[in-house]
Amino acid sequence: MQRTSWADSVAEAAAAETLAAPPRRTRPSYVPPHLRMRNLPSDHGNATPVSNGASPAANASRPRSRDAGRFVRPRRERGRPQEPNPFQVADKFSELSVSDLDNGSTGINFDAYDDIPVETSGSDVPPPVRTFAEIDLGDALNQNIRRCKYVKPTPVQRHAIPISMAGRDLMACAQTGSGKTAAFCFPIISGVMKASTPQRISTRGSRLVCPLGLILSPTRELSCQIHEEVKKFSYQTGVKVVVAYGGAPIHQQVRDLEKGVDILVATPGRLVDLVERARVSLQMIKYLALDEADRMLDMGFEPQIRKIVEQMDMPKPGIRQTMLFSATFPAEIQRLASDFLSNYIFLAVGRVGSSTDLIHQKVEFVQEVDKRSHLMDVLHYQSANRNGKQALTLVFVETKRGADMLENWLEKNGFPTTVIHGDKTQPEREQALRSFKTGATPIMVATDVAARGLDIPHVGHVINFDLPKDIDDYVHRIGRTGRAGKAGLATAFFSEENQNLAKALAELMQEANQEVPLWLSQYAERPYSGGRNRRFGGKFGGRDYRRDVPRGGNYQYMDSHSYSHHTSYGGGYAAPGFYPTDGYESIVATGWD
Ligand SMILES: Nc1ncnc2c1ncn2[C@@H]1O[C@H](COP(=O)(O)OP(=O)(O)OP(=O)(O)O)[C@@H](O)[C@H]1O
Repeated sequence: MQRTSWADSVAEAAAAETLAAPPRRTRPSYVPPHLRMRNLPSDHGNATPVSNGASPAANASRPRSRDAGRFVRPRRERGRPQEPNPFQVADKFSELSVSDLDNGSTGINFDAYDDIPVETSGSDVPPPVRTFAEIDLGDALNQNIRRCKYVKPTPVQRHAIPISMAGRDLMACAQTGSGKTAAFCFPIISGVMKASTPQRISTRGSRLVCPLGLILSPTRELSCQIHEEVKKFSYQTGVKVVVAYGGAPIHQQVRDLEKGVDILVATPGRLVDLVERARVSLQMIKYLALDEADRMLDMGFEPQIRKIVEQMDMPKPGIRQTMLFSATFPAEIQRLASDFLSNYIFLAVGRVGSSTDLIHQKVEFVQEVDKRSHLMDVLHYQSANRNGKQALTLVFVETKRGADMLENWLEKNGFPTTVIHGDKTQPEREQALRSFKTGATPIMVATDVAARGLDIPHVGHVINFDLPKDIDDYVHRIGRTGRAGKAGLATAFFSEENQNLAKALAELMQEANQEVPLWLSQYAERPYSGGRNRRFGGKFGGRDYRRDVPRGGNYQYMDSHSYSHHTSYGGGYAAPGFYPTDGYESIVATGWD
């Protein structure tokens, strides 16, 4: 199989480097991640060596560094400050008590995801697991999973982690807030922990770093968030993770890279810059993950992604392992994405591109001129029903200018508000997010820059002041609430200008068992009401586009598993004292039986 050639080429490169250049005293020798932490105290003060997750036999057969087995602190670690505890850092955002910010739900409830349709397709699909213990992730990673308080894997994790751990390429589609980040991070961290290859190449005096794992995401904030997550998952594993994104000084990022990097989290533009400045080489990349993959391959980003993946020095599909994740995957994007994959498995958890039933969706008809006063009513009503407190509320608008104007207006009317969009400086963007997360300004007005991936605890309400043009953007926007098994509320202001979205919106709401207003159904029946031109319609059956390639086409469809049965679970959610809600019946299924 081709995959061995990656290992071979790496081993050859390492051997060639050793032969060509005698070890220099000044440069510390490479220490693989699993050996780096051996003498460092754990956060409980124990100096217990942490297992790398590989079997003892695998460890015995692996080439060892000169320090291996001597059980001394690797030279490169000498004098370095102790690794900060990312779990303590994370706590600094919890300045407000949960009761102040609670969105009315009862906390993490991943049981809500248990009855969810799952479909996999592709050849020889590895079976799902029920628990993290069934996966060979290694003691250190398992300990971090416990520190994160992840008791059991979410459905996407149950299916995606074994697939990736088996070395397979993957295109995975699962609902917003359902734990996709960990689903691609755990296999990468585990793979890096088991690796023992050098990652630095010296060229003309400058240090070129060669990460093993690369995680690309479309926005700076999302890259930072993923970086924080990877730091938590890889705490005390010896795996080094660095983030690189635009809008921040590149020199600091270069310095961070020079301290060593196993996993690089980056936005595409900054990565291209670093590669062109010969600071980063992609030649050792073994794991490539694209988060929000459909966005990354959409018109805006596709040329940059092609450049990174196809025109730089990254190993080819089949040699590297590629994982694409999103909550939405339009057919034409799947087609494009398949260029980057080799014999991949398609995984759909929940209806592809659908929203989760945990989000109570409301659509209200509001004329453009009335939107501000209607927003005011909604916000007043909301705080009145929460003893004067405002739930964290994210308000999406179409333009940057519109965002600034609405923020000003809300502030003037006594609502502490912040704003985030692409024309703000990076420090302003970071400050806005901080002030929203901590509840200092419980309302944040945003453009689509905040639509995808951001995991902000306690967002109770998403308001689409301006609806987006594309239904997939709507799915991501409302997905900023109703995360991790919690309930949430999404309100959309629909005006005459949104007629093109009517059909897709009505279908989406119906699929998510939401009440579709009669007037919206009537709009949806009009000939110009748009529809799911970018999506696969219908109930669960969002599907692998390879199924639709006619016989004799490029793809041989090998296997497909879908699981479905009828059951019901109560659902629906009303923001505290806000909107009434009923239980509902839904067609759901589990991936177990
Ligand atoms: N197994 C688990 N148990 C408990 N919480 C989890 C688990 N997996 C993930 N989470 C939490 O669920 C939340 C949502 O996860 P994540 O941000 O990965 O969702 P996502 O599917 O990537 O969403 P989006 O599509 O919006 O990017 C996070 O706060 C994460 O810490």
